[in-house]
Amino acid sequence: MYTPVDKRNAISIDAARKLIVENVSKLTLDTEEINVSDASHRIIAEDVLASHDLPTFRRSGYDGYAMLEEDLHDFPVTLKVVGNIPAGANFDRPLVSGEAVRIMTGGYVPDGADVVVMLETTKMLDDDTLEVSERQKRDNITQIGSFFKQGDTLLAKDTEINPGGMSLLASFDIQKIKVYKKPTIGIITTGSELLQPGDEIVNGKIFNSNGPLIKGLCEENGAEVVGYTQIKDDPQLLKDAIKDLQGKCDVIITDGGVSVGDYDIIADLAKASDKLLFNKLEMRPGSVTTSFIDKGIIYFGLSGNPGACFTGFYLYVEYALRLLQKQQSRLLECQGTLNEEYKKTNMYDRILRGKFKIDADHIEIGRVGGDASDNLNNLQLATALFEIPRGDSITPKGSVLRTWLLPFK
Ligand SMILES: Nc1nc2c(c(=O)[nH]1)N[C@H]1C(S)=C(S)[C@@H](COP(=O)(O)OP(=O)(O)OC[C@H]3O[C@@H](n4cnc5c(N)ncnc54)[C@H](O)[C@@H]3O)O[C@H]1N2
Ligand code: MOO
Repeated sequence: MYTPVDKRNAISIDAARKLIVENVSKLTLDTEEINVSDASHRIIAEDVLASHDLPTFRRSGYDGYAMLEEDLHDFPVTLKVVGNIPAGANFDRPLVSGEAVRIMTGGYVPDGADVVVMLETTKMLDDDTLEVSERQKRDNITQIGSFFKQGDTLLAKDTEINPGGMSLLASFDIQKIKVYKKPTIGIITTGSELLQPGDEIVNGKIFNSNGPLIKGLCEENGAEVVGYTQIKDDPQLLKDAIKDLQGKCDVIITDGGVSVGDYDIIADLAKASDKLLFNKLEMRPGSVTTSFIDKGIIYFGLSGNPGACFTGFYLYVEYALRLLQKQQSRLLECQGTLNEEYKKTNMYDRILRGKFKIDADHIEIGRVGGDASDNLNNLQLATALFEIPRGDSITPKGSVLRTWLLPFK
């Protein structure tokens, strides 16, 4: 018979997250080179520098005429139109005093020209004679290197690249980029009560809902799930499943079997690990959420109760996965105003799954679905988590509570 780890030291949410920061920040991911076109939301592993100035030529900001500033006095001024520069065209000689050239937005401003006059403030007197009636406030020319100088940092190491960054790289014709490899994840869901998809429903058995939840959340957070297994409550099966994942995973997540039952062996593994981060939290649900680091692999033991599994993932696994990728958590921590009284009290801080609404000057939060940790009726609907502080008093409507707005919801 399994003997549970006798004493667990419960720590606060913040203390647990601090331990994650201290220990996960030391770990690094390998790098790889990929096409920029595949790089959305990947993390850049080196500074990317400008290979040249941008723009590379002086560009017109408007449709109009390019000319010499020195000609613009004693209005109206007449100038000879000596050419047309549509977007993409070159002009092979410098412009001289008395000349103007028709130019399009983004067009190449010829040498010698130092102002572009907007089309609206000009008039053609005949086929090649232009009349300009007023001075422009600005030169309307985008100068060489005014966006980036050669050697400027385009994207700094550890930046999460987004379509804006991809467009920036495209503007320098950078096609390949060095990024961190995606964190590799192994997921093991445990429980002799778990059916396989398609099985018949029988008393005592349930379908595995946490597996898809954890897998989806890992993928949402830039990780690659390289192992996904469901096993019965059997210490040997769990040991074998973990061994199988050890060579190929940065993070191993088990689900279920972390409390004090006869088969709860994650606690044992945690105790024998290089660094136990926590195996008891001052929060509900998910008080038994466990995390440890062993031989460079981060382990999480999430609770089997779906609500606890959901909460544990967002508060700890998401945090660690983002840190491993040198990024901040995507959960937005803020203060929410409770929209109705909450009566239950608890010796630990209680994290409720809820919904938020942004009002003019505050964020309103309220419950959605059930609050029991085995109730999964709100996992789709919840857009926020919020904290009911521990203690004996009920939490009145209007209380301002610590809230986390959930990403991708
Ligand atoms: N004597 C005690 N019993 C329990 C304690 C305790 O302190 N002393 N803690 C309770 C709390 S709180 C929680 S949370 C759970 C944690 O349980 P485990 O994480 O060890 O998970 P299991 O016992 O394996 O399962 C709990 C519950 O979740 C269901 N489950 C498991 N896996 C899945 C899955 N993949 N998909 C959907 N549902 C799943 C399972 O059937 C159980 O109903 O322990 C309490 N007990
Ligand atoms: O800590 Mo358990 O997750 O409350 O149900």
